[in-house]
Amino acid sequence: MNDLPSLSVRKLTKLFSDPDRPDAISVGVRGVSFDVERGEVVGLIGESGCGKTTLGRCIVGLQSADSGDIVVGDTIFSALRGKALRRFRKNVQIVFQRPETSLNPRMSVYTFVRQALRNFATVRKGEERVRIEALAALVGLRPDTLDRFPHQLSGGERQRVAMMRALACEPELIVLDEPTSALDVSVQAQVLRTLKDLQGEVGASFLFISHDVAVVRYICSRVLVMYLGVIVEEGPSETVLAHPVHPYTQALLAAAPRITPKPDPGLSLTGELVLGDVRPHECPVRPRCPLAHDRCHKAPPMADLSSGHRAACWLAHDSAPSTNMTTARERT
Ligand SMILES: Nc1ncnc2c1ncn2[C@@H]1O[C@H](COP(=O)(O)OP(=O)(O)OP(=O)(O)O)[C@@H](O)[C@H]1O
Repeated sequence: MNDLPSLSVRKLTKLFSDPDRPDAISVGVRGVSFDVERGEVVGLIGESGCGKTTLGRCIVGLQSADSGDIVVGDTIFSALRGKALRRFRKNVQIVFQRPETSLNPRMSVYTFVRQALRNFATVRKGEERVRIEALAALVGLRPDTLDRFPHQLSGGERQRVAMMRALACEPELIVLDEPTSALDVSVQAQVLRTLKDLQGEVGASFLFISHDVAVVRYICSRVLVMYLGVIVEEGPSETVLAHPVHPYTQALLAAAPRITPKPDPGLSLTGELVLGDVRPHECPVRPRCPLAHDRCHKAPPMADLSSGHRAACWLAHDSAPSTNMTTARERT
């Protein structure tokens, strides 16, 4: 059991069709597979609308997938009922971009977090106060914050409360969906530092959804790059973010804001993220890729490049030591 990944996502698909464009292929998540190992912090990046939130919501069970499996530890989500489903819900928590959507305006911080402890019976009643104070300290909240209500808290404090509640459930995995992007820059840095400190202190794995490459570089040891519902590149953060192989990742990084100007402006994609222009069996990036070639009409398999670095691009295959013959949408 302990050697199993915290999370395995297997061929997960969740599609939304556009009623205005019935002939276009649907948007959402298309056959995504990946693992998050125990204690690992994995980033999920990609342009707005590429399916990051849909994937996160399917993983925590807020959205039902059309097909595929979510496996947490040794438990397959699609097969759960009753007590097992309850255990799953305890084990997989989510922190949203806007914490006010999950806090209860009528509950003090203390009552709100205590509710999570009681829901999942993680500690005995007599130990609740000690546990809640310890959780407050863990996320960097002063003890007096526990008696306040959400409207009496700053945005950063609210986000820390949301993290506190997630941690109170002692989860296996926490999905953090753009947890700092609604905060002021200075508060963002403080909350990110707390998140980084938490990594060594709690056993949970994190799936960190973001469109901010700098944040992912700081927080995550591994990164998944998503485009139009498909993972197009994945690997250790320092490798993927310093030496991206897929033209989409290169363009995404070239477009990321930087403090110092780049000597080389890098690759850029043409047009906008539009699914209607993509045929189901071709490379999803082809219509916008400046390096597109005839062979891109067939979706490229993932190429294994080096220790966990993989890219779904024919160009990557030209330089890859070996070829994995499954496509990005079909990996198991
Ligand atoms: N409930 C829904 N009904 C119809 N379409 C949806 C629904 N939820 C998401 N979509 C569509 O699915 C696609 C992926 O959306 P999603 O929110 O997952 O992307 P995202 O990468 O998280 O974007 P952002 O960074 O802007 O949050 C988008 O085109 C979106 O419009």
